[in-house]
Amino acid sequence: MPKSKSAATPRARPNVLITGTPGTGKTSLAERVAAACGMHHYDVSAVAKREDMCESFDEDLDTHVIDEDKVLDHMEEKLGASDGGIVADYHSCDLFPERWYDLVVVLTCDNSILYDRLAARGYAEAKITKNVECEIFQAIAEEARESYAEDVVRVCASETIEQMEANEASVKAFVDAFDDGVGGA
Ligand SMILES: Nc1ncnc2c1ncn2[C@@H]1O[C@H](COP(=O)(O)OP(=O)(O)OP(=O)(O)O)[C@@H](O)[C@H]1O
Repeated sequence: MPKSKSAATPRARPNVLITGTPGTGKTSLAERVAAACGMHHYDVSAVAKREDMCESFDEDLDTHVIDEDKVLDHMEEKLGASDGGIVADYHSCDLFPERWYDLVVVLTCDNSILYDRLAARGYAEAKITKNVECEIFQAIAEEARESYAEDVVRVCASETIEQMEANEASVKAFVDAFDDGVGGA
């Protein structure tokens, strides 16, 4: 059973995870939240590539596979032992210690919109299909609910710019409340 967030968060500022299927808008939202809240954006895939923390390349999915041990060690310095203020984004969420995050936002997207976004990136059909299937089964939302306390997880649609703005405002309200000592409830 997941622990309550309040028992394990003596941080001055919250840490937020933005997760969801590739293409749902994690990086876009994380960048906006970081700018609006004065937080540091930790893009897990980008940092893993930049810091040489990938262990292999998945030819079928045409993507780098991160070395989880290296990445978690690197992130522990930033999230585990810090005063918070990190907004991380990654397409999975069950690899992280629950204690790192005060809010976990799962972005979702209509399948046909997601298909178009991934096709616009020039992804191969197999890679698009795998990701759209992941979205159809709401795999990341389920993963988040299994890995974090119920009151920490928010599932948010990310299909339009208006929704992106609303999601940014909602996360900012959480961060502001946490900063004010309300704890983000
Ligand atoms: N809410 C939204 N409304 C309209 N377009 C969006 C929205 N969210 C993201 N997009 C667009 O969808 C594309 C994918 O967004 P983004 O790169 O942020 O997704 P991601 O989830 O971080 O993907 P990945 O996991 O592959 O890095 C971008 O072109 C972005 O501008």
